Amino acid sequence: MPDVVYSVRDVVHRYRTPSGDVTAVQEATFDIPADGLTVLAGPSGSGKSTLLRLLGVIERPTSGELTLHGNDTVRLTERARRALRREVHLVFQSPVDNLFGYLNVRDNLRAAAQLSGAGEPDIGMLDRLGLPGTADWAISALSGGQQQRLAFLTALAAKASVVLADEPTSQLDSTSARLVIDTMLDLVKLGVTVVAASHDDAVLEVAARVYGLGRVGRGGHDRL
Ligand SMILES: Nc1ncnc2c1ncn2[C@@H]1O[C@H](COP(=O)(O)OP(=O)(O)OP(=O)(O)O)[C@@H](O)[C@H]1O
Repeated sequence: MPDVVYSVRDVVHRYRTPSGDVTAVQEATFDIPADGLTVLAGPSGSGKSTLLRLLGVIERPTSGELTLHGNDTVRLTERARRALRREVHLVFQSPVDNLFGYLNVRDNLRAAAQLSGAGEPDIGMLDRLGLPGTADWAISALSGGQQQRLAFLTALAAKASVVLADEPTSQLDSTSARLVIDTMLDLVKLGVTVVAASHDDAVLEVAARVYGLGRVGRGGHDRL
């Protein structure tokens, strides 16, 4: 039985808006084990991004239980939540949002390591994980797929144990998306827990498990 990284029980998340509360996540219950790629799938507005923010210890659920490596993220102090957040690395859908465009490839790895308090990064990972010979390249010299690949490698530089990716292939053509998918699987092999919100069939095909979120209605998600 693989280790449970996240345990999510009856999690509800509501946003307060001037026109009333919006339920973004309705009674979500699932576990995320350490092994294999986990995908959160569902139509626009079904709460995927909100769930990623809850898993990323960025927001607290309105109610329910959510543990990360056994730590109760709902009741922890803000200080303890900040410490836990260091274990998690976020990858957004637009490659330019994931990298410092004014730094070269090597310095992006260094910056990720410094920001998370990790030691000097292993630049050799570029050669081993699909970006050989690019250490001195400007970010603008990489293709979109290569930039997104580097975004995942910055998680290794930061020594994150969990990577949460929001639609990581949605702005890429199928060839570039393949680079990103291979990199997510490389990270999984290296023991990193990777959770992606995605409705890309190519991502769904390689997932070890898919949690489907339906539209949130009065009865909750269609299925989860
Ligand atoms: N900050 C916010 N304030 C108010 N409502 C929000 C906020 N963020 C999201 N919502 C609402 O919560 C619901 C779920 O949104 P969320 O972005 O989590 O879904 P999603 O599945 O990621 O959608 P998409 O694929 O379009 O990004 C939607 O109805 C959305 O309008």
